[in-house]
Amino acid sequence: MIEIHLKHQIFTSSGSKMLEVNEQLETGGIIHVSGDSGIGKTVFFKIMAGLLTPNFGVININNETVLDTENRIFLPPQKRNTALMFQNYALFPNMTVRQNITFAQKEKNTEKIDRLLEKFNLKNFENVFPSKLSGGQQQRIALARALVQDAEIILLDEPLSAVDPLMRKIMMTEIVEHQNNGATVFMTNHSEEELSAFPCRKLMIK
Ligand SMILES: Nc1ncnc2c1ncn2[C@@H]1O[C@H](COP(=O)(O)OP(=O)(O)OP(=O)(O)O)[C@@H](O)[C@H]1O
Repeated sequence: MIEIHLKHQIFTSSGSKMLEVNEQLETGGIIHVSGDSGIGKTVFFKIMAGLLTPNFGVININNETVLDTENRIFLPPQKRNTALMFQNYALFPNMTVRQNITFAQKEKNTEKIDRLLEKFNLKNFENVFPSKLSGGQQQRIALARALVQDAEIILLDEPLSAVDPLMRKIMMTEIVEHQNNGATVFMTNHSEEELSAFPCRKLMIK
């Protein structure tokens, strides 16, 4: 079970608003995080990953409290079993494609990296630096880097937005495979229709 209670004041160009999330979710499966542009979906992901401390928050994952602001519990990102794929990819510019992916793996498993490089059509670029690659190729590296960690919570911020329909399918299949293996995937995706083909639950941010 995943329990989330958050309140965080966000500041936008048109003023401030309170981001509020109160959810109790069964673990496993895909959760489609939706809401208007600028509503705070990325902020929500950063709080879940431990990169941002909210004004108030309790996050409990399978009976482990990773955040409880009132009781001063703040598990840092590296101690949470959570992987985050950033909307802007945030790849390490001084590392090759393979190094970017390898870096994220706590227990090194070359086979798994090779499999993802193959699947996402990155094998020919494994020794290239990200700046030499297109947006779509960079997005594939960022997804591979998030999935290779085998985290129990996987947070994907627009993971498919820059790739062609065939690659979207391949990437979505890989995401589904990870939830089949027990992970809980929170993802944003502008196309509702695309996700409707999969058994997704919804988390609406208002
Ligand atoms: N640490 C922070 N504290 C408070 N407000 C923040 C913080 N970081 C970002 N914001 C503000 O939160 C607002 C929501 O941004 P966010 O990127 O989370 O929206 P979003 O729902 O992901 O939008 P989009 O769908 O366009 O990507 C932005 O106006 C941003 O300025």
